[in-house]
Amino acid sequence: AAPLRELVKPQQQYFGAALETRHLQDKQFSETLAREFNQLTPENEMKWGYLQPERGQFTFDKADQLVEFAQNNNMTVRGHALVWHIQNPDWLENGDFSKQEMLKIMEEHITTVVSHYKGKVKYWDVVNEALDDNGGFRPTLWYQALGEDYIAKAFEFAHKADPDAILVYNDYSTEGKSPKANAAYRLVKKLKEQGVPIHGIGTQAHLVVGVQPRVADIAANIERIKELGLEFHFTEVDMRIQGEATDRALQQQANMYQELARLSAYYDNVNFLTTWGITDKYSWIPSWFKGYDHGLMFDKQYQPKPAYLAVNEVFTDK
Ligand SMILES: OC[C@H]1CNC[C@@H](O)[C@@H]1O[C@@H]1O[C@H](CO)[C@@H](O[C@@H]2O[C@H](CO)[C@@H](O[C@@H]3O[C@H](CO)[C@@H](O)[C@H](O)[C@H]3O)[C@H](O)[C@H]2O)[C@H](O)[C@H]1O
Repeated sequence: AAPLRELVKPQQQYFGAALETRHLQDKQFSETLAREFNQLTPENEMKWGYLQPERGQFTFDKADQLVEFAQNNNMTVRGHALVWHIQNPDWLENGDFSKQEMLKIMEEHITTVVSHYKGKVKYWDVVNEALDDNGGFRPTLWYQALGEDYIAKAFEFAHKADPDAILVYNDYSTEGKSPKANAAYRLVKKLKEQGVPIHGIGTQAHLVVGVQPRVADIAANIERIKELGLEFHFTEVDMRIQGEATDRALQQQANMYQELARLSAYYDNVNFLTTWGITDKYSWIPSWFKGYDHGLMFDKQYQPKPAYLAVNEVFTDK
């Protein structure tokens, strides 16, 4: 099978992966990344806690290394994530700031970070996980300080700093049909109608083998987003298996990866298929979901799994 990135035209279809700089120390990791993927997402090192650990002090060294690797390997970078309620520094978490000051703090961070990466980071997860599982607004430090308006403001600040960047609202459990998926649809529809510079929606697709969403529901979601003139991205794909990675479980996993690949190949507003890591050797899954593992397309020895072959097949036949 030809490497994934050779099966598609650049800019038309992204096969991406999340990573940290420490992963690049592993030669097999960096070789597999550069051979197979044409896009990368910093798994942690572009988050607020890493970029602005102290107020007004920005540390770009780790994130710059990832951007440099991408440039050296002709890969597109997706920035993740400008505004989120997790992995924020203590000065921000515990600060007692007025509404005006919180808005200024958010503007300073977004303007500084997006300007620093202007022309180097083409896609940004501007706001991540603003909705709770019932579809209401998560009572984050941003929502409590600024109300719902913080979302529109974040997009406006990002667009002002880099008018060419493609700006996305990112969340999880919004793949198929659910109150949360409907709330995400209403949110981006409202932002679009308000003239806010938003260009797409990202759904993380951290799925569980055996309980995945119906493909028809994901397709219906993609189509209503397409009607809004917005892109639909699979941003953090992994499909965790409970217990042993049996042939049956690996085949079920391959079928679901293939379904997402087919949706990406079929819909022109779906051009991102990014996995949250490359190899099961390095994945957040085992430490967060006891008894689950094996969520990615390459096993712990960097051998392609049925999931990889199933995705490759879709774009080989295309
Ligand atoms: O949770 C999975 C996705 C869900 N969507 C948003 C996306 O951003 C999120 O990614 C995960 O986001 C998680 C935080 O919420 C990240 O987890 C953090 O990952 C960090 C870097 O590896 C960890 O920080 C390290 O912790 C070590 C021990 O505690 C320390 O020794 C290290 O110095 C410190 O860097 C944090 O504890 C750990 O909580 C995961 O790696 C990362 O995969």
